[in-house]
Amino acid sequence: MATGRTHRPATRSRGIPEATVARLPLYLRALTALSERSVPTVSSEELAAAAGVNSAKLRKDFSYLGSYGTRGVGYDVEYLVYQISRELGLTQDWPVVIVGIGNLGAALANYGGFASRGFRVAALIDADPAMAGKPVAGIAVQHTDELEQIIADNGVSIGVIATPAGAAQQVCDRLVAAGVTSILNFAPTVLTVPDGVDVRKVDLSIELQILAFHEQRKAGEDAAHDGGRTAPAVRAATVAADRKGPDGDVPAVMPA
Ligand SMILES: NC(=O)c1ccc[n+]([C@@H]2O[C@H](COP(=O)([O-])OP(=O)(O)OC[C@H]3O[C@@H](n4cnc5c(N)ncnc54)[C@H](O)[C@@H]3O)[C@@H](O)[C@H]2O)c1
Repeated sequence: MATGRTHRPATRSRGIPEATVARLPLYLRALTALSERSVPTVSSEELAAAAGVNSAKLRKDFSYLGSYGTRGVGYDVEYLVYQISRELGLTQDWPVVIVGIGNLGAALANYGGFASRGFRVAALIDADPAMAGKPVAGIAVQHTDELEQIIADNGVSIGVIATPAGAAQQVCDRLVAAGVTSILNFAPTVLTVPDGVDVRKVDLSIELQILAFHEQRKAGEDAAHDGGRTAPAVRAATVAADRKGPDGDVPAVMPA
């Protein structure tokens, strides 16, 4: 996983390591899929495979939750969904604001996955006066003049920044001053925030660059070994193993 400045200690107050916290959403996604298929129980091996995590690591992670499963039966899917959701704070409503309603901001606003995971889009904010009042995903865009009032009125603690890079720090400063303590930053710039504010950065172009690196290496290996006759399964396994970070997953979201 990419390292960066983090504003949290490596271990949360309740004793759950950050690396475990980072894997909980992976388990939850896999468990939710099982739940939707009405699968009642799952073994650690099955769940680990579905989440793309090593099964010993999964058992260790779940021990932090006080969940040990039942020998020969496995883990209760519904109960684990509840436990992980509770641990991640997803059993409560988290109003979020999206700032910068251009191509990306509008796409994010239209993404149904936020609301279904407890992240209600409370407001869409843009600096362009021509955008004010225009509906995007059924919500009227509001002007940045109203940013502070919107945060206060909706009790927003999570802000999503989808502005051009040059505007991101200023938007971030305003969000933080207004009381936002968690920021998801899509703008390609490093944000400076005070202690106590968490920033997560999403950059798809970095993910593509990492894939390009592996593509280049695969091509180099083919040429060096046998002119491309390497067994594909062996090669895929090698690349997959190389790609996995120490946590056994390949995160698309990085610390700021
Ligand atoms: N992280 C990723 O993977 C990823 C992918 C695509 C785009 N991006 C980044 O997301 C950002 C948005 O991209 P886009 O294609 O939607 O751009 P865009 O130009 O379509 O939209 C930007 C919007 O931000 C608004 N804006 C500008 N300054 C503002 C301010 N100070 N406060 C509030 N709103 C402001 C503009 O009016 C505009 O509506 C860019 O920084 C881009 O590089 C990141």
